[in-house]
Amino acid sequence: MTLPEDLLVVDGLTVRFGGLTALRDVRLGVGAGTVVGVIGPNGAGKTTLFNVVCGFVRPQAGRVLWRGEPLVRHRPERLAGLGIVRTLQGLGLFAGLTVLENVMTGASRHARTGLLPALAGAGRSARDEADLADRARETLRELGIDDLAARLPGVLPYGVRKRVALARALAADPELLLLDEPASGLSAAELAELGSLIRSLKQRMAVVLVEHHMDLVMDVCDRVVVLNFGEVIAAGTPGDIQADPRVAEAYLGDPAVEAPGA
Ligand SMILES: Nc1ncnc2c1ncn2[C@@H]1O[C@H](COP(=O)(O)OP(=O)(O)OP(=O)(O)O)[C@@H](O)[C@H]1O
Repeated sequence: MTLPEDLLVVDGLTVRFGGLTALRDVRLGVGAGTVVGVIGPNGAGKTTLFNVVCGFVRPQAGRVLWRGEPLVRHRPERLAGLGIVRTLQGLGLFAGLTVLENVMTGASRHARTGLLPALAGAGRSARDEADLADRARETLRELGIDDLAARLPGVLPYGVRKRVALARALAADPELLLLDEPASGLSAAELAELGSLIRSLKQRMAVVLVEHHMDLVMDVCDRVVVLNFGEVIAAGTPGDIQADPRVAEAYLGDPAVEAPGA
């Protein structure tokens, strides 16, 4: 379901890879200050949906509207400038940059010169860099990892590196945050912290959460959309989804993945 005031509207998306239909006529809306979960068994089309929103994959049909305007031929590297930021399953941290510098690359959408040119010394503005560092430090503090600012990400445990990747996304101060499996590989304590953090983000941004960890999804999402074989088979509140027999049935074929309400 979509509403006129939705920030992001996915309208009738169809994506085919050769003979395989990865998404078929998918519709959903994301309102400001809401957390929308996108769930479904392996291969359901969740990552493809993110890839279309980000401009990595062009759909065969349908469109994506951002603040009421169609995103046409948009490119992933321009997304942050529009106010949309995505975290990747693979983290994508720069191994040669410190934690602080990695987070500064996220904050750089607010700087007059980009951070990477600035770090390379091209067009550097001392004030820009100081502003970026301040913003990055503030975000690291918010996530409780400011003491790691000078470390290289490679030496840190996986759960902490995930937090650095999240800090980099938050430092961009997006209006829409796309989270791709943020819970994978986290300990129970880290999961609980992630849940509180996502809930607290709603005051400043909308969130779309692709996640297999059902406790987290049901805990933090206002609405949940369920994909199966590229089609939306259910959408509603976490309670609606947990009680929907079509959803339980979809997960029966995928015992590797935790089912909602299991
Ligand atoms: N670039 C591609 N070329 C061909 N097929 C693809 C491509 N990307 C995805 N697919 C196929 O499209 C379908 C949907 O894949 P997608 O990765 O979007 O699913 P998913 O729901 O994210 O799965 P998972 O939970 O395993 O991450 C799958 O059958 C997948 O093999």
